[in-house]
Order: sequence, then C-alpha cells, then structure tokens
Amino acid sequence: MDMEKVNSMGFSEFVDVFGNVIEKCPLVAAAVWSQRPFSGSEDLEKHFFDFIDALPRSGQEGILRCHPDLAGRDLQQGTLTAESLREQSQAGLTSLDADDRLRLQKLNAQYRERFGFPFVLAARLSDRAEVPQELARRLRCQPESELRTALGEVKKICHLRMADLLGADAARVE
Ligand SMILES: NC(=O)NC1=NC(=O)NC1=O
Repeated sequence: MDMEKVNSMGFSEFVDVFGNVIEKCPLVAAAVWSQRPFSGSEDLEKHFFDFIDALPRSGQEGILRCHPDLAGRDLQQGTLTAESLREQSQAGLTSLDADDRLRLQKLNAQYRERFGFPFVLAARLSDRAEVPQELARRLRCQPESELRTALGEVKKICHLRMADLLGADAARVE
C-alpha cells in the first residue's frame, strides 16, 4: 500500500485499516487521520507516536490497559484480536505448559499490582523464555521509568503492525 492510497482514504477506511495499530485504541487513528497528507510511512507513524506522547498520564495508562495480558485470559478464551493472537503465537505463548502459563500469570498480576497497568512488551521481538525474564526484570523498575518503557513497547508493536499494513513500498511521497 503506498502513501498516495493512504492519503486518499476517507475517515472510515483509514480507521478500518489503522484502527488497531495501537491495540484496541481506534481513537488514535481517528485523531491522526485529520493530520493527512503524510509524507511517508515514518511521518504517518510519527503522528501516532506524537498523539500518545501528548496524552496525559491517565490517557497513556489507558492505552496500556487496553492491551491483553501475554498468555492471559484473552488468549485462553480465544478473545484476542487477530494481531495480538499472531504476535503472541509467534512468541510461542500459545503453547506454554501449565507451569509456565501459571508463572506468567502470577508475574503479570504482580506487575499490574505494582504499576496499575499491564505488562506490555512487543511479543514479536521476544520469545517464551525471554518474556518472563523481562517481566521479572521490569517488575523492579520505578513507576515513572516503567511507564516510559511500556509506552516504548506500544510503539514497537505499532511499528511492526504498521509495517505489515504498508509493506515495503510505503516510500516517501514525491
Ligand atoms: N501485554 C502485551 O504485551 N500484549 C501484547 N504484546 C504484543 O506484542 N501483542 C500483544 O497483545
């Protein structure tokens, strides 16, 4: 998909296509649409990131809370979005044994208890061995820095989902 196509999208089509690059937060795409035209994929992505960065802390934490736990209830109940299911299965989280799944659930609960939002990590850049290690490591971080780290992971997830949608040919618009 090239940028001329993106820049020609009406509001509904734009939100249909980009509404889940930030998990379950179509508002971000709805807001970014009015910033068109975009000079390229980086410019488009930067508008998504700028929107997140400009939110008050409550809004940023809200974005994190829209993310399903890794190997959590949504995965067990089959209620993950298509993107999330693909990401979690690529990280090997859909085939954990009961012990590993329970360990991750306990760590997720401890993390949520400490920070007030779920542990978020770009699963496609991780794997079943690394996720619990990274969760345990970040559990020891300070809330301020952890919020920034978590939002950084949201941006990585957005970047990867955007790349899936745009493909390689979303070069700059001449
Ligand atoms: N809590 C999470 O990190 N969730 C997720 N990470 C991903 O990469 N996809 C998700 O659904």
